Amino acid sequence: MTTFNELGISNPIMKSLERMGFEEATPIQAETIPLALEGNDVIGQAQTGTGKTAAFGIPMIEKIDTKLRKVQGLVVAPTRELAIQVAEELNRLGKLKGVRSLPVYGGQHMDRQIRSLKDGPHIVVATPGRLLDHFRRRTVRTDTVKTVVLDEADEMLNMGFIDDIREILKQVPSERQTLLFSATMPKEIRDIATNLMNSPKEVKVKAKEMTVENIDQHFVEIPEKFKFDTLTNHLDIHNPDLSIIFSRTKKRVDEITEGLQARGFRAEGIHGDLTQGKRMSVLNKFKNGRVDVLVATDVAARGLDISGVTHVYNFDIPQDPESYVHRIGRTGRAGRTGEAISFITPREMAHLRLIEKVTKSKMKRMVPPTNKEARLGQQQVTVEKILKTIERNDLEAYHETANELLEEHDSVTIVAAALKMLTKERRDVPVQISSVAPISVKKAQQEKGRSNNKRHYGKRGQGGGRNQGGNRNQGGRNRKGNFQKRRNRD
Ligand SMILES: Nc1ncnc2c1ncn2[C@@H]1O[C@H](COP(=O)(O)OP(=O)(O)OP(=O)(O)O)[C@@H](O)[C@H]1O
Ligand SMILES: [Mg+2]
Repeated sequence: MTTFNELGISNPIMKSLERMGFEEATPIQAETIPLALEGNDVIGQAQTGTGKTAAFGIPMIEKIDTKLRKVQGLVVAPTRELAIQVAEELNRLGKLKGVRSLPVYGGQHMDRQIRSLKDGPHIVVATPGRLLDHFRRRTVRTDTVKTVVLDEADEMLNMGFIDDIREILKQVPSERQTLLFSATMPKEIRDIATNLMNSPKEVKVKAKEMTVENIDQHFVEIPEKFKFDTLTNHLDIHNPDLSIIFSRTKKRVDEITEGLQARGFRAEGIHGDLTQGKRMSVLNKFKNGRVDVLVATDVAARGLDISGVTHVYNFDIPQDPESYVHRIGRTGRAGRTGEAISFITPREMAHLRLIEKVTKSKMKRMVPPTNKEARLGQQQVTVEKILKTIERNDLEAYHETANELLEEHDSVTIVAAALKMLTKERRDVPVQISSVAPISVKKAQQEKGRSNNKRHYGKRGQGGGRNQGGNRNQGGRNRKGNFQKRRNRD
């Protein structure tokens, strides 16, 4: 156990940490903060939800000279929502020192952004494309930048973003400090990263598995056409607080969302084709519980920290093991527990084994629940509500009416009626989701494992819009697809 005090953190930041309720440093924070404070370049790898934001945020904020109202730190993140979230966390950490961070991303009005930049933020948190736009317009000046952070570094160094990242680093003074963080760092990507840095120190928090231990991982083997009914049965039985359903394509995200709404769930979808305003409003509704089920492409897989997500469903199994790690990592954060349930069609079983091998984790088989189990599951939710009400022990005012009812009907009938009234009505409307081809694993890939398979990455970068949920089997492997991916994502 390491206290923040032992890490040599200054007073104002210590006070902010106290306000935020951080009592001790997480392992990645304990290991990387001192190295970064000494001025080293750092590659930091630790599981999802273990506090990497503060691990790079604290040393970056320590280095800021608040008297200088110029950009001194840049954080680059792969999605707009993540840029906003990271800027919020940095603002909390830097508040008492007076360090201000500004998120800057595509889809936001340029004029308004330029005005905010004129206010002189110390740190700019940006998506790559928009940051380069500001470099070109000279609305973000790079000459005073001392620290550059690549959050979700492996994602951004994938082919789709690498040119932007190289360009960003080229424009920042070479004596800068560069910090790279992610929960996953495949060797090929780490090699690229090392070339962009100055003798980086590598910190990899030791863990048996790439995934977090406190996430219970399950899979359900299920033909494509039964996935949707299985999903709603699951939701009825498990009754998650908040859940995220990941699907492979934008079209399927829309269809699943509509289907869930038709069956009475408070669901909304998020993917790269929505306007920025819509993306933000969906996410905000989900954060404050007005939406319980978020249906998403991989655009929501990386970095998002939403408390109360108890279940992650892979409606479609992801192509990459890394993507699996990040998707399920939206639950089980900061020491909490979570459930991950992946739907696998029979032809995708080999792919499941590959994911297990790479992530060194095991998914337990789960039998698809029947409609009857789902019905009973829903009633169980009501039973729990009733039991809680009994526990509160304040039912005196209802006794007289209850006794009158009992004189006319037997108790089972009365309780059954109450259960019926209080239980969410199952709406068994038929829902059709258009099918996609199963993900196939090339034999060679299975045999070699993923660890030394370079081709995989070459292919990934050229695919059309992975994080938009584009079907990669059909994704255009051309420069246009590549461009499409970048433009959509920043
Ligand atoms: N030392 C700490 N004590 C308590 N909570 C912490 C601490 N550090 C971070 N947290 C909280 O833990 C949560 C997860 O942190 P964060 O989002 O930085 O994780 P991450 O490692 O970046 O995950 P991901 O790989 O998914 O991006 C956040 O809500 C954060 O505020
Ligand atoms: Mg993170």
